[in-house]
Amino acid sequence: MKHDPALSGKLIDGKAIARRLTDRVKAEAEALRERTGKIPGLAVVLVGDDPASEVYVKNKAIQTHRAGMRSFMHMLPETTSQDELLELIERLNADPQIHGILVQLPLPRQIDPILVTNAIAPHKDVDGLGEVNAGRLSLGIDGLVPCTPLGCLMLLKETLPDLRGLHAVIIGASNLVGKPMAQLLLKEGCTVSVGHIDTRDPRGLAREGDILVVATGKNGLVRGDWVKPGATVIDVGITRIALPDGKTRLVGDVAFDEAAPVAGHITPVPGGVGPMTIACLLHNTLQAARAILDHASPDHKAS
Ligand SMILES: Nc1nc(=O)c2c([nH]1)NC[C@@H]1CN(c3ccc(C(=O)N[C@@H](CCC(=O)O)C(=O)O)cc3)C=[N+]21
Repeated sequence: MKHDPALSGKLIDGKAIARRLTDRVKAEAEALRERTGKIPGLAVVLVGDDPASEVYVKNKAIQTHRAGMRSFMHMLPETTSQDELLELIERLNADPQIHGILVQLPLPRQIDPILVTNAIAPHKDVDGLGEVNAGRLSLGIDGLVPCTPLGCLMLLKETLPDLRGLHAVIIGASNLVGKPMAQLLLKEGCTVSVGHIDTRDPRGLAREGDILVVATGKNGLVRGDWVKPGATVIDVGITRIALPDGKTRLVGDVAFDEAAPVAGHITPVPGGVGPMTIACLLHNTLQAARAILDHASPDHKAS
């Protein structure tokens, strides 16, 4: 159905939009290198093996190099202790070759994710999940913005001429996506509603959305009758499912075949939000590197 010509004008091509952003980041990283002689460096830390994280890691390494940046991978065993992880983060905070640090979530149960995200130096927190950057976002102050909601916002801006006054409904209230997405859309002038696991009538709420952003991790949750006719639908979900023939396929939180005919515009999975998340990570790494290298404040000089 994704290749149905009737849908071609509706599909939001995250892959193409991500490629354009990555090309811009690459050009700006080159300019930064000419000014300072330094190459932006991103450290990625993966503890244990989560299937969604593996897709991310694979694509991220490729794209980081495409953008002319350095990538430093740290793959730690499932049994890593919290202290060992905190020690690694301290080393990365102090390493002048590294401008961005990302610790993949979820973490094994012996590790407190809040403690870990807050251990990352705020100016290297390219995931924007620490208290400082989350606080800045909620106060409307410039900072590092979480990659997935930032990517969703860019897709919405490419699709809609003006977000002001639109009702944006977000299904999912996570710290990683739903909450920062709400902050970003508020800043754009949307009327924002956030539905979550205890919401009484999520379908009724979703149907109100001129914009519908879905980030629940429950594949196929949003059916065709959850979508307001003409709405712009952003599907953040990404679940790998096994097919009868033994192959696997990535699917979103939205039942695409039902929702696409109703929606005005819709993101596919794969090829929608996923590639934008990676492009925004590179964008954030460039922002972090610039802040450190171009206008090194006393706060940044240690690195
Ligand atoms: N601290 C943290 N921040 C994250 O943003 C984060 C995380 N942890 N943990 C894991 C999830 C997962 N995630 C993905 C990002 C891109 C693709 C992606 O590139 N998707 C392609 C996949 C294409 C394919 O390989 O088939 C697509 O949708 O087109 C997938 C998954 C970020 N996450």
